[in-house]
Amino acid sequence: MYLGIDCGTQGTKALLLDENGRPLGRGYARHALIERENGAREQEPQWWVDALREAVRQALAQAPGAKVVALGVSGQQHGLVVLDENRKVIRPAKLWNDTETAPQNETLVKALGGNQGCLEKIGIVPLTGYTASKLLWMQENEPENFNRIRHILLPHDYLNFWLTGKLAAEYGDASGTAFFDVRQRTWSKEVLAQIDGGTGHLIKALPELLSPEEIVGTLRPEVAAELGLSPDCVVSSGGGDNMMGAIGTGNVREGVVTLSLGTSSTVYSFRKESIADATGSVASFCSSSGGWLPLVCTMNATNIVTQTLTVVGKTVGDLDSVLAKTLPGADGMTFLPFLNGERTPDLPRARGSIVGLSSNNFTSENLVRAAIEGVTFGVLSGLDLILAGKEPSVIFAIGGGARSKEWRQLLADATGATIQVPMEEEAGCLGAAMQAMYAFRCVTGAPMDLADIADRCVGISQEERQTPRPDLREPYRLAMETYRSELEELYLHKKQ
Ligand SMILES: Nc1ncnc2c1ncn2[C@@H]1O[C@H](COP(=O)(O)OP(=O)(O)O)[C@@H](O)[C@H]1O
Ligand SMILES: O=C(CO)[C@@H](O)[C@H](O)COP(=O)(O)O
Repeated sequence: MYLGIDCGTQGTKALLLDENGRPLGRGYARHALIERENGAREQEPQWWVDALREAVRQALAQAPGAKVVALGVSGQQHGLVVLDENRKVIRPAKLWNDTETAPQNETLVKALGGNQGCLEKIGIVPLTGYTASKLLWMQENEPENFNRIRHILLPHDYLNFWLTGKLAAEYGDASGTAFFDVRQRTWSKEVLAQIDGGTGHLIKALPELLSPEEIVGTLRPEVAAELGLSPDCVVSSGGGDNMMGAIGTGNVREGVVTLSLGTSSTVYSFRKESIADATGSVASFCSSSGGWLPLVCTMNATNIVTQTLTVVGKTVGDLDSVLAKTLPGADGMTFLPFLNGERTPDLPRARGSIVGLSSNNFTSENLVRAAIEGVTFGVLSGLDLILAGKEPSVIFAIGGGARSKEWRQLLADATGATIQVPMEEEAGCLGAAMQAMYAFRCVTGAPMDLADIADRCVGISQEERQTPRPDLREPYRLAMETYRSELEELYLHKKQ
């Protein structure tokens, strides 16, 4: 059996899987989040470990006697975990949605020769939220902590370290650091030298890079005993949560599109070759299955929807009925949901706006619909970029928001595509378990192609399939047009 673990922003999930991709047990534990008005978003890595323990305990309790031969870890991308000479965490991890480091990101991009210079040096344009600016922020704001850095890890690398005692990284998650050349798949000495002044301090702190068929190691005996697993259990390289979501939706071949509605919203589609986007909106990340995973991410997604529901005294359980009884365009109300800045478009210092209020449309229901539409229109702009304007016929929707039938219907109506969800809704966990299966088979001499593993393990739910209603395409096109013109007027125009 295989175990997939997914450390998201709001919590950690675990999924126990058999050889044929059937789920046998699952678990979940929430994380706290440190949020400050200056844009800081942080978590203690220890919280992820505690949540992993609990989620795995719950999953294993549902299948007593399960023999887990391999596990894989999926983690929120970009977070910075720094360890000292005793391999102890130095400070809380700054996360993917931390916008406090916007000035440091601007400094770095400028020093590297602007967007074009960055593309030439590392094949990607760093955006606020990527890991590099967090290191520069530490160097400028916490020099003592910065000098103590001996090891640099991403969230899933840290969990792998806790599990195995080994320091390692892999290409998919590393490609979101902005100190990694996404074409050559190597750490970038040039970017690191911009941060440490060329002392070599940071490059020495970076671990070895693994490819998907390699493993980090096996479980530390004390961790194995605590989790109720065998110390021979193999830990695969794992990856960023989007890379694992890609594997878990069979997005390991060209032509598949996955849209995730989690704390962030993301859209991505596997490619055999890397792409270069000089605007930085499309990130040419490496996938964790070989190849690349061009991705667009917006920072404001289900958290905005949940907060709006709370403000009007409703819960997630009310979301479907609110969407069903309101109309596309929320009667003219437009919500630009940049509550903690935004990554796409690149507006890390922005704050949100609600426009078009009138005495007729100002209702709690329209407010909720406008929040959902604002989040959706943001990610659909990303979809246009990923597919270069081509229209998809089918989209895989995953993440907590994809549980909502009416939100999926909205996606279908607005895009003209069929929205399908995988039979296993925790696609990040599934992808991590599938990658564990792949790596285990590689190291035990029974290799199997990841695409074949996907054919075996990724099913499509027939009940939760939403087909587009053609008569609603035009109202959504108009609402999206209003959203984009407000965005231009209120944010992008002012930026120039
Ligand atoms: N039925 C639902 N409809 C809409 N949103 C939902 C539903 N169930 C959960 N969510 C939202 O999904 C979010 C969690 O999504 P998830 O993908 O687990 O996030 P993360 O991986 O970032 O921790 C929460 O904000 C929650 O409100
Ligand atoms: O920064 C990105 C993608 O580049 C985010 O997608 C994070 O990886 C967080 O994921 P969720 O917690 O929303 O799953």
